[in-house]
Amino acid sequence: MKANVVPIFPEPPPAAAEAPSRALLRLAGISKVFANGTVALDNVDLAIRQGEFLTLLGPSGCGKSTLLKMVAGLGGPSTGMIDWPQSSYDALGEPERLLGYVFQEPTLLPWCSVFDNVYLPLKLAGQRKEAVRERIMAVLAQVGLARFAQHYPRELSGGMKMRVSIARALVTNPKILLMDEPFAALDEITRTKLNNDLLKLFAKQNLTVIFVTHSVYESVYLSSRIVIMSARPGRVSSEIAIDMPYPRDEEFRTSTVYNDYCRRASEALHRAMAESPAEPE
Ligand SMILES: Nc1ncnc2c1ncn2[C@@H]1O[C@H](COP(=O)(O)OP(=O)(O)OP(=O)(O)O)[C@@H](O)[C@H]1O
Repeated sequence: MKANVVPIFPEPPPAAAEAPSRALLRLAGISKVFANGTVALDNVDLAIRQGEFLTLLGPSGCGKSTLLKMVAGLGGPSTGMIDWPQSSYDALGEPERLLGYVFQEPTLLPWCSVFDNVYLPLKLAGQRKEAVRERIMAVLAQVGLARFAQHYPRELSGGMKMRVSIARALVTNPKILLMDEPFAALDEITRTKLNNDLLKLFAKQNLTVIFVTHSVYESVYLSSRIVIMSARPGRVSSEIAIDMPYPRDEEFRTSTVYNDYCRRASEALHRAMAESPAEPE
């Protein structure tokens, strides 16, 4: 085996409900000051437990993307500590993160088929295509795109492209799936459908998700916990646990309890916005 070959990723255990509540990731006293003096994050404490669907909700500029990038190792904190209690560390002190990242744009390679786009992270990890063909087809089936494996991105709708992006993030069986406003650019019908399908994957694959959104409704529907942030500087303003079981469906979406949670989240967001000075012109 080549020294830099990443081993075949193990299958995740079934049944999200059985996942133990152990912290996968801890952020302690995290601050981030950019070179131009912008304080993007100020003294943020956050722990993410296995099996959680955690959503960061907050006004523009409260540091949601900065936080997500930091978790992904794209830029370190100015002060504070990021700890991966369940991961091994390499000789340079870098944790084994095992993350999947889904951005607002699907960021697919236009000259590659759906199959090859999903193969990309495995290819970069040194896997031969033939060895992972079944795995790629399985993950495409999970997002409902098995029939489209040989199609090219230009032949897909916006929702289908986002499904490819999710498949590409899931194909490595990440410990944490990071999703930065993945459905913001989609129409409401497609967004609702993808919300439902994401929840099915979440339950079936025992995922742990950190999700960023501006939508109160989306955050309540999806999350087991919402962290509401305020801006300038970015801080945790409050938290709401959505203490409702999965699977969730239209019955939950149209229930009084969902409406009550939406009202609470909306009020918490308004408080966070009141704490945030206006954005500079
Ligand atoms: N590379 C950078 N250099 C300087 N300032 C930055 C940089 N990246 C982000 N910022 C600033 O840090 C703050 C937080 O930005 P960030 O993009 O994390 O916020 P956000 O909550 O994700 O915003 P949005 O919801 O609009 O995407 C903002 O004031 C932003 O202008």
